[in-house]
Amino acid sequence: MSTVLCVVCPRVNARDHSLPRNYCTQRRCSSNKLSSKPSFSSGVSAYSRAVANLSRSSEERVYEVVLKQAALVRKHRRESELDLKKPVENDGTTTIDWNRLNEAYERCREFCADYDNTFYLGTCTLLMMPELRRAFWAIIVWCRRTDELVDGPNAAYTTPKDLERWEKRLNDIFEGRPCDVYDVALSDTVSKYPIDIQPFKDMIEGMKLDLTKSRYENFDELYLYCYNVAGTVGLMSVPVIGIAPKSKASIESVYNAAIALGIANQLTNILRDVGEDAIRGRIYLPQDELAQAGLSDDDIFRGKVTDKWRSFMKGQIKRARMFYDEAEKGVSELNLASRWAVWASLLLYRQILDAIEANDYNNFTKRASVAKAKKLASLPVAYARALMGCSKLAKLAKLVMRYEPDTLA
Ligand SMILES: CC(C)=CCC/C(C)=C/CC/C(C)=C/CC/C(C)=C/[C@@H]1[C@@H](COP(=O)(O)OP(=O)(O)O)[C@]1(C)CC/C=C(\C)CC/C=C(\C)CCC=C(C)C
Ligand SMILES: [Mn+2]
Repeated sequence: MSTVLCVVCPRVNARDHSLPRNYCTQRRCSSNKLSSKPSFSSGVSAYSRAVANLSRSSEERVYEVVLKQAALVRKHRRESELDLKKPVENDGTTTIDWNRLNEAYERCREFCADYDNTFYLGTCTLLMMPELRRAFWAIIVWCRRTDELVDGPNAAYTTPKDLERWEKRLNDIFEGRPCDVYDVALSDTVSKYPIDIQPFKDMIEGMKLDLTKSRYENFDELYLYCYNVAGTVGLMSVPVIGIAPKSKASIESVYNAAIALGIANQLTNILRDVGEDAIRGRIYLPQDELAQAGLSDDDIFRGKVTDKWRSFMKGQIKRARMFYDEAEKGVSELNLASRWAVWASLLLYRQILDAIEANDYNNFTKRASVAKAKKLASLPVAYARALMGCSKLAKLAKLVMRYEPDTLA
């Protein structure tokens, strides 16, 4: 059987890549042109829409969101072109309280700085232009607050009703009725950039899953969860970053790559945190793949690294890397000014997979982490990749990253 590689999606034939099944759906052809999609919208009853929803793969459902976001970006581009020709004068009826807005963004920056994990603050603050970094602070804060509802200290008291309220509040943010100072910043951000509300709603949906679901039957289910809690971050980010004016890629392919980066990050999180999650009774790894590998939930709760576990983990890491590879294709299509930050985050996060390997796949009791020196060494590499795309320098940079002083000594 020959390998058919889809340009926007590297998940290929199961036999060639030891994946549970072929995730590339018919709608994506190998020429990077997107074939027409089945329509579930006009003239279809709510019932048949619900049935259709059930029969669609997670990937198809996610792709609908990509199409919606791409349409919004196109509309925004058309409107900006018109604005260029005929600037709209401020008629004096709109008053913006700049002090309040600056204060709101500053509070978002502080929130990010106070938060335990300064990774995203670092990447966005150090490597991005001031206007963009403000937008990212606002988005990061909203994502973190959403995650806190199901993962924070009061998570045990969070009910689906609370998440519904959170969603209502999200609608208010998009309609220009912010509730608190952090919402003010996000409300401003979403009014400036062509960001659709759907990814935010989808993230809330993902957090709902964490309240109700602790097992994933197969990769299709896990894919949807990863899209919800992390792929959505890619959809929120690209409208702020922007696509390079010279890019020839379709908007959809860039958004697919952005989703892939979120999914790769989340798969990495899941593989790193197997032990911690098991303590909380959560197993994100696909049940059918565990069974195929001769493993059960009990093996995970026991937490013993066996050859079966190593071999299972190798497959999982391989798949996560494929998502990083898919994401890489999109980075060079982004506006140059933000590529460094995106490359940095991609390279830094991907190294956690190397750390799991270096721990001999013990992700039960050892937390995989990347040494500070290695993190710092990634920054010039990311810079080179941002400037050079896939050139010889990038290959050299890759070699430098593999350089392990200990093994050479
Ligand atoms: C074309 C192309 C490749 C474009 C790049 C688009 C882009 C910048 C994508 C960003 C992808 C990204 C960084 C996703 C974050 C994924 C993630 C780790 C999500 C976490 C979810 C829940 O996980 P969990 O509970 O298991 O983890 P914790 O232990 O709690 O950490 C999240 C926690 C959701 C919350 C997400 C954030 C706080 C991160 C938000 C980050 C941004 C908006 C900035 C991203 C931008 C750059 C440049 C890195
Ligand atoms: Mn969390």
